[in-house]
Amino acid sequence: MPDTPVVHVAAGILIDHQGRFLMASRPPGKAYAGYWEFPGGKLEAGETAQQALARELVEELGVAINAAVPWIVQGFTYPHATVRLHFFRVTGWDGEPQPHEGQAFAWQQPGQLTVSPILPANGPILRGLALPDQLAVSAAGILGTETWLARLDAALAAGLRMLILREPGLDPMAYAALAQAVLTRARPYGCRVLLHGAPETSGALVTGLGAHGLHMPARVAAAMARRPSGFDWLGVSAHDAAELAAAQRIGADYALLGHVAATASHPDAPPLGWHGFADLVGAGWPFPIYAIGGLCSSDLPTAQAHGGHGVAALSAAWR
Ligand SMILES: Nc1nc2c([nH]c(=O)n2[C@H]2C[C@H](O)[C@@H](COP(=O)(O)OP(=O)(O)OP(=O)(O)O)O2)c(=O)[nH]1
Repeated sequence: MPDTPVVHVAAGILIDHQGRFLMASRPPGKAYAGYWEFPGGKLEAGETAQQALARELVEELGVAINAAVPWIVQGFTYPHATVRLHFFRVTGWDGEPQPHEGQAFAWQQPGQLTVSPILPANGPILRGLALPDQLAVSAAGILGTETWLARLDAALAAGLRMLILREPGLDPMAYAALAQAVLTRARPYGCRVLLHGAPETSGALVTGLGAHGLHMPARVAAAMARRPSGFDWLGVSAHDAAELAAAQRIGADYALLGHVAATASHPDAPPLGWHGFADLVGAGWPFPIYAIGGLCSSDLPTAQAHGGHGVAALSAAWR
């Protein structure tokens, strides 16, 4: 059977100052008319995805983009076409969006969608939008549990919304007790807590404590054929293209990619640098990718300019 040609599409997620994003209904006459999508359309010959995005947003909404970063790339096969969707997060534009093609508009809050149906390829996109642009990896083993818990309280009060509890130095009993303490602190703030490890060793604890998901080391994901069941959120660490491919194969919701800068936690391996990070991310993955390794919140714009969803911090999260 001949390969179906792939149609490349650029789509823009306009994000306003309240963190809401714009969805539009597909106009009558198009495939999936009435379904909700992100504004955009097919690349024309010779166009880059970013150029197509700029043109489509002028045509469909009458806005001129002035701040957009590449984000998720999602492949999908519809009955009418096989598409490769290049999503951008758009945070700056001139003009007020107008429905030039008779679309309906809806500004939506991440995780609280009020419109339906959504184009079938967009499910992972909406999940990705519900992930914060900064997350932290725990440091109880480095700082001592009491000190770290006090810093966690401060970080939660300052807005931390996602935490990976990675404590390789703790025995299972101590880890479970710490996880319980962390969840009790984090819940009132709506901060997601993902436990760390393999499904066989940490999965029962995730379920038992009602944690929000599991974050797996690269080697664990690499040995899996499919997504382990029972986890709302599933994350994977990755250091290269093969490990990102493993994250894709098992349907991970996000990946951490690093280390980007030199870091005390991995003194032997050379850092990727921002160019190495951008090269790996630029291959296009259907999940958000956080930059990790020697980074802090002030690195966020750089991470996003290089195709990252955000920044994951270890030491810097607890200063
Ligand atoms: N614009 C957009 N298209 C999406 C999204 N999700 C998704 O699966 N698609 C698919 C639907 C279509 O098969 C394809 C986009 O094609 P389109 O028909 O909207 O493109 P276009 O505006 O250039 O259309 P046309 O001029 O050829 O009618 O990508 C999305 O969020 N936004």
